[in-house]
Amino acid sequence: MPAATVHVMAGVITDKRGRVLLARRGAGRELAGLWEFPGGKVEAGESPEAALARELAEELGIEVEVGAPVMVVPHRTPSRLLRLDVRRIHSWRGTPKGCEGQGLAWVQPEKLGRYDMPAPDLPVVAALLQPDHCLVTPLPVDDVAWLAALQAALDGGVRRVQLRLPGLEPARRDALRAQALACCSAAGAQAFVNGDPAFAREAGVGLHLPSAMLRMCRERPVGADQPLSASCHDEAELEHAQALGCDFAILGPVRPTASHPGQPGIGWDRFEQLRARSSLPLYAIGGLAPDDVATARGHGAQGIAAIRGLWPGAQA
Ligand SMILES: Nc1nc2c([nH]c(=O)n2[C@H]2C[C@H](O)[C@@H](COP(=O)(O)OP(=O)(O)OP(=O)(O)O)O2)c(=O)[nH]1
Ligand SMILES: [Mg+2]
Repeated sequence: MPAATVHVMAGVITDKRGRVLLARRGAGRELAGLWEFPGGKVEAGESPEAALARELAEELGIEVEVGAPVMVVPHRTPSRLLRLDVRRIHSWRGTPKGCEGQGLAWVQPEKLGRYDMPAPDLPVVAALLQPDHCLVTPLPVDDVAWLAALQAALDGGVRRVQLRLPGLEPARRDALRAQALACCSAAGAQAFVNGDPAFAREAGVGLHLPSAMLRMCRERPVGADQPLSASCHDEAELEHAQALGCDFAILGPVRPTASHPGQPGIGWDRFEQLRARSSLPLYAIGGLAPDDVATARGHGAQGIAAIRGLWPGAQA
């Protein structure tokens, strides 16, 4: 790692009721007053797991067994690159106390958004609460088969769906869209219509902005209660998506894809560079499938977005 990289380990500690422990950074420290997942910097020669166990013993007075990775968030500031490496805490002994005088709070997961946290924590909170798959629909050949495949994807657990139906004759598109929205709603999945703000406003559903449309938007094109997402390819688009109040962005293509022949992938290194300059939740897209979720999380992604990779019966 370059000299200006700081590796920070942080733990997601949950109690029997599923509440998450946050600690408040004390006065006089950097980011004072903000709430964080307890943890701290890895010291020279220390393994990440040992560092996390040491930090939690020092800061909370508990003895922990470090569990599964949640995600790694690279975050660039003018002076350094932070790598916030978040793990679940599998089990712990003792009663957490603010050993350094810091305030502690046990927080219901759905209330985490009410706590003011450092920018790199925002994607982590999203990763704890929101789906790690986002299906983007392929163009239908046969409408009945397409609806059956959508239903199968929902039955398989997909909870975010971007309805992308470019070039369909309007009457056919409207009928298919209405049925697809009904299926998503019945399954409790969040649906986003691609590139049709007027329809999204009228139907009260989510809107996905293709990057060309994102660049044209000067203000949030749907109400604050309607989900909004955008496709992004560079830093300027990510900044704009964040300024508009997008709930998340889809970034890629990470690998070359069948749906965009001839377009090279940006790769995970470039994905991380862009991730490090934004605090939006980001789905990685481009030649990815459910097997890639852990890798994506390791590069700071919320998870994967895919057409073929999430479409039942498609060749991944
Ligand atoms: N522990 C923790 N640190 C975070 C989070 N989010 C975030 O941006 N950070 C930043 C704040 C700090 O710049 C850095 C962690 O350093 P720290 O000051 O807690 O380090 P430490 O516990 O080893 O304490 P110190 O001895 O360096 O004072 O990471 C988070 O959720 N948890
Ligand atoms: Mg600390």
